[in-house]
Amino acid sequence: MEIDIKKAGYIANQSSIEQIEFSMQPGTITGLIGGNGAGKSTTIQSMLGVIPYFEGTIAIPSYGYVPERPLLYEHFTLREHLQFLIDEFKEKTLWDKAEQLLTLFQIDQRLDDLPIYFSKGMQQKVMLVLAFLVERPLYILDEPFMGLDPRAMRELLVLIEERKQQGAAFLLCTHQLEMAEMLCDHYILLHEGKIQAKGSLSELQQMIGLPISLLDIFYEFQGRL
Ligand SMILES: Nc1ncnc2c1ncn2[C@@H]1O[C@H](COP(=O)(O)OP(=O)(O)OP(=O)(O)O)[C@@H](O)[C@H]1O
Repeated sequence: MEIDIKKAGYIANQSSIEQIEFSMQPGTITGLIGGNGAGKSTTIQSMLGVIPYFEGTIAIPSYGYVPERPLLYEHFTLREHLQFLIDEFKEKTLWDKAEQLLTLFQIDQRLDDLPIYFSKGMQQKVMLVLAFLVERPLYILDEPFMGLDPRAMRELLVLIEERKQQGAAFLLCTHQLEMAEMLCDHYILLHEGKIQAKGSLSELQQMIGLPISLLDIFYEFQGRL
């Protein structure tokens, strides 16, 4: 899974990000880290193929995606959201899988309600159920913990670990650096649309010359600017 973004942006010929190159391996979690406006979402949008201006190559398999903000159909119930996805795959077992995930995230009693009227955390749970319904080689998670209660957070961590053990790769974009440090095998640190540093925690610590946390590494890099 190779990402090689030469230039990408929202306006023709104006790049928000440049020279973002990294690869992801099966069974590993890559953390995409950076301050507001650093280019994390633009990187993800480039990978999804929806950025208006793009130069480079993206080689990724089919993926599950949790967007930064829940994307829901206004007039679709939770059941209809799931049915829409299940119809695409024509796998009978997917409804059983959906029931398991709905129960896991405690939204199994809301199948006939409209998710646009759900609470923020419940909408996030809907996005997670949709993203994890089909087993994929890659999951792209943009701020997946946003709004989740502690129980749902724990269930999501277990789910990520299970899929990782089965060989899935993850790209995890988050500002929760303690969580990222607990989960990720590698990190891409972005600043002003470019890669500032990349590597494992110990590689980043070696760059700084101190055995410090990911949060402190982030501050160190910010301080050097
Ligand atoms: N829809 C858009 N139209 C034009 N420019 C945009 C748009 N979205 C983002 N940008 C610009 O692209 C740059 C990178 O933004 P991006 O959303 O990728 O940052 P981010 O790292 O995801 O930030 P955050 O942590 O705040 O979500 C910023 O300069 C921003 O102003």
